[in-house]
Amino acid sequence: MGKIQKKTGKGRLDKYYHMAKEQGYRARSAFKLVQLNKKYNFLERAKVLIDLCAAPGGWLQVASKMMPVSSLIVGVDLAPIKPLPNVITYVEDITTEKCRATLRSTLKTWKADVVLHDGAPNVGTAWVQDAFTQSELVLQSLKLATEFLNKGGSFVTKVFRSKDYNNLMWVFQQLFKKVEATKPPSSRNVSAEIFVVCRDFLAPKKIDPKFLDPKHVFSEVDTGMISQPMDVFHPEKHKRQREGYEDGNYTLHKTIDAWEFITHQEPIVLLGSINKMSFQSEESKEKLLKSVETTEEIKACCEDLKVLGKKDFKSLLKWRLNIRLQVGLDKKPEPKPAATETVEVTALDDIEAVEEHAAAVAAEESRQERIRRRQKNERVQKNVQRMQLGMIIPTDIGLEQDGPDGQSLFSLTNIQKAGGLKVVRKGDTDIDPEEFNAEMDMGEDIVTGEQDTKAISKRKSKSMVREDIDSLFVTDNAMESDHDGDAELMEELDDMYEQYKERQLERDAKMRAKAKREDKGEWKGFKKNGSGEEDSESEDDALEDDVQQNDDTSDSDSDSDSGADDEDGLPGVYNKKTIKKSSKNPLLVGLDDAEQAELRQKTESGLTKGAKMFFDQDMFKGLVGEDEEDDEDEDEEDEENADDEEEEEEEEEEEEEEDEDEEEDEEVADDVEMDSDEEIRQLSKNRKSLKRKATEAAEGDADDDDIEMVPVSKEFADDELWDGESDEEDSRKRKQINEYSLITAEAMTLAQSLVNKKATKADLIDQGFTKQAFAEKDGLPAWFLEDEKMHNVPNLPITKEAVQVIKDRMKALDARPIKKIAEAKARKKYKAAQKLIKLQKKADAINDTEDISEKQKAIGISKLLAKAGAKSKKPKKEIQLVVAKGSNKGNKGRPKGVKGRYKMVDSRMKKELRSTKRIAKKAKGSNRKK
Ligand SMILES: C[S@@+](CC[C@H](N)C(=O)[O-])C[C@H]1O[C@@H](n2cnc3c(N)ncnc32)[C@H](O)[C@@H]1O
Repeated sequence: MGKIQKKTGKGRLDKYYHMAKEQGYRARSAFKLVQLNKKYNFLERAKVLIDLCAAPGGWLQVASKMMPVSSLIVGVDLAPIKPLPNVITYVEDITTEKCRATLRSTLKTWKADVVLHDGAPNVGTAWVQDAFTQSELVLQSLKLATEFLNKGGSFVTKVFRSKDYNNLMWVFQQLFKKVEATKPPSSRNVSAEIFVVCRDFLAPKKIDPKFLDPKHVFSEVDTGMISQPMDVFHPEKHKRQREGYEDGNYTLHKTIDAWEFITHQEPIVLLGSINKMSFQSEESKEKLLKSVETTEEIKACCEDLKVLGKKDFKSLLKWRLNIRLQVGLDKKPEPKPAATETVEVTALDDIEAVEEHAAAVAAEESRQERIRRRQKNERVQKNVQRMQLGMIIPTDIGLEQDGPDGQSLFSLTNIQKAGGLKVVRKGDTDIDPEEFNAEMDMGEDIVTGEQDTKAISKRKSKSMVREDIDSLFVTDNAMESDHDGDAELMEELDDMYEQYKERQLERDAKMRAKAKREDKGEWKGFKKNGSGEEDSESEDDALEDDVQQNDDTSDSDSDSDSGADDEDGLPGVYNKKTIKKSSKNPLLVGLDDAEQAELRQKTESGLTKGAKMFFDQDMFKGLVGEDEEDDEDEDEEDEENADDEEEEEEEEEEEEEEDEDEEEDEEVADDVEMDSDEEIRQLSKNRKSLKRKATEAAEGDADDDDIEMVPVSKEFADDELWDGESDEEDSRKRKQINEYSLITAEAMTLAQSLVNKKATKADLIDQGFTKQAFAEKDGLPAWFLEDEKMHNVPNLPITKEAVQVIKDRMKALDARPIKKIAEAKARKKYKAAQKLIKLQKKADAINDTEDISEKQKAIGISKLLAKAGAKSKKPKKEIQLVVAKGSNKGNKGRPKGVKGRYKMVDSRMKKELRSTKRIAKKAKGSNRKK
């Protein structure tokens, strides 16, 4: 069991299997312990636990999760158990003395509070030697429990419902105060296993060895009776490795003569209990091997019955029936007068003939009815299963499940009682099928859980259409024999086949539901009042429903109009009758007057709620409203000015920098104006027209849908429609458009085509709707969106002219001095002007002095000018260049013998200076010579 087995059996991959996978349990059986502990709480208080037959470790996982942190948990199994935190595991056979000794050495003087046993005999490699049965294993584990358990401790064991069961229970009761047998919900109903929880160990000083001796406890078992034959049509039981061989089945390999099978009255039971059929007897050789019915395939099937599938068993049973007919064990049935076929009518008079015909028609009708009912049942069953798993949304049910009568098969209107509604909403797996059926008022069987499958299918199979099943089994006349035994056999086969089909159906439904859930995201259940945050699909439906409701209440004429549609019974359309009926239904809550009024209420934006809902659709996202450009440009200018002033202050302090600026051009180039005003206007127009279109569309639709619309008010315009991005993002974009929109050749091409009337606004808007325009971005990873932004952009056309314009603009930009230089120059000009004004004033003052002569005035003013000029031509303080070599190399302080301003330079600099001077001198000399 410790080995990993492929989960291929029918119904293996059930709810608990998936839950175990989800929750990281190694085996679905973990849930059995979870459920047992939930009922009896033996783990929470335990400090020491021994798990006998613990592989792969599901129970150990549960124990370490539930028990106090520093507990001692020991697991033993024949198969190795992958290490688990805080768990000690051993590979031992629990029936051996070595195992006992190992446990003793691990526990030392300690005693266990809980001993668990979930053992099933291994039928792996050494199955022939495997002499221990399940019951013996239980007794063995009990033996260990009695040795290691504390007084008052608990022993939890799995037993099988066999004739040993009562004996085991009796033994348990002798050793424990409380003994209870229970079957946790996670234990399959088809499995004969049951769990016995023995609490309050009495810890008697001396235990009668007979209590723990299998020979005494199971004294009757040795009869070798096969208590539970294998059910060949039952997939769970077919997996014998899992549950172990049936108790009492010591003869693990059994061969019978094929003739025995032919003559046996319970062929299915027989097939389940044997391994092989031989053809040794005289009868077999004479009657079977010589018969044409005994094909090679049949012989091969007889070789090893344990490997056969359902189809093979069916062919074996068919072969048996045919042989029985051949050898005269069964009689060929007299052909029944078929109702629809030509019958001897000579003896019938006219009335009889009519009656006969009527009966035939009635039979045919009832057959059709049965087929319909079966299909209906299957669909209901599928839905209930999906519902139980919480994988279905109400709208799905409404839309998909239209029955043949046009009425929604799983219409919620069928749930007339609040109780039924509760049950459905709960989606509980513990749902009682009977109760649920009653609530559903479907009048038919609904299989709601694995537990009920068998019982219900049995009932159901009675109403099944035999023809279908027969065609799957044997269509031969021989099989239609009304021979009592055969009829029973067929009935049994029918039942089994039905069970099989249901299980398959259930599994398929689960898989489909799972796939659907993965697609959609999980359904969160029914919403109160049908409102709230349903997913978009259901919201749409709700809306549809609402509109329909509005129609109902507000427009009586439309009722009669749409009545025709209703009678058509179109699938997926809510018909009026259904809606009216639904008013009594707790699930289908209609809009009351208050809600309708609320829908009509105007929102702040001036739209009604209905209209607002309409505008909330994706198609209106990204639409820009009226262009109410903020004064960002101005703000920006202000900002820049402020910055400039700051800079100015700083730079005024740096007189030397100003001097350098003198060498720069005097002219300050004007800023190249971005021709963006026109573009903004254009954009604004575009947005207006888009908005107008949207509003018109909305109004048009509103007329159609009877949604009250009001014209879009001015205030509404931008805020309501521009809902794609945040305000910040929005303003950033607008700023970008203002500043840079016409710097690309594409933008220029667009602008030119507009200006030159080569394209209209409408053309541009149309071109704007590319495949990228409505690309859904939700849920996409950021890196992908980045990538898309860079590479998946539409290729806009460009013209040569546009490219030229952009190039010219770039050249102009290049020619422009940089901002700082321009500013410094401007400052210089300003300062010079200020100086001039000051001088002017001083000169005026001299001029206005009356006491002095004109000559003196002139001398005074010229002195003033000379002073001002001398001040501006103040010689620069010389900076001494000190070469960083010799003693000055690496010197960080003032070099020795240097006074005043100095600058450390590289020796090369001085050389270069000298050479420049030399060159200049040479040039002077040569000029003089000329
Ligand atoms: C149903 S599994 C136990 C599953 C386990 N409770 C869990 O939750 O993972 C039964 C185990 O009993 C073990 N087993 C059978 N006979 C055994 C024996 N004589 N000694 C020890 N383990 C045995 C098998 O190896 C098998 O792993």
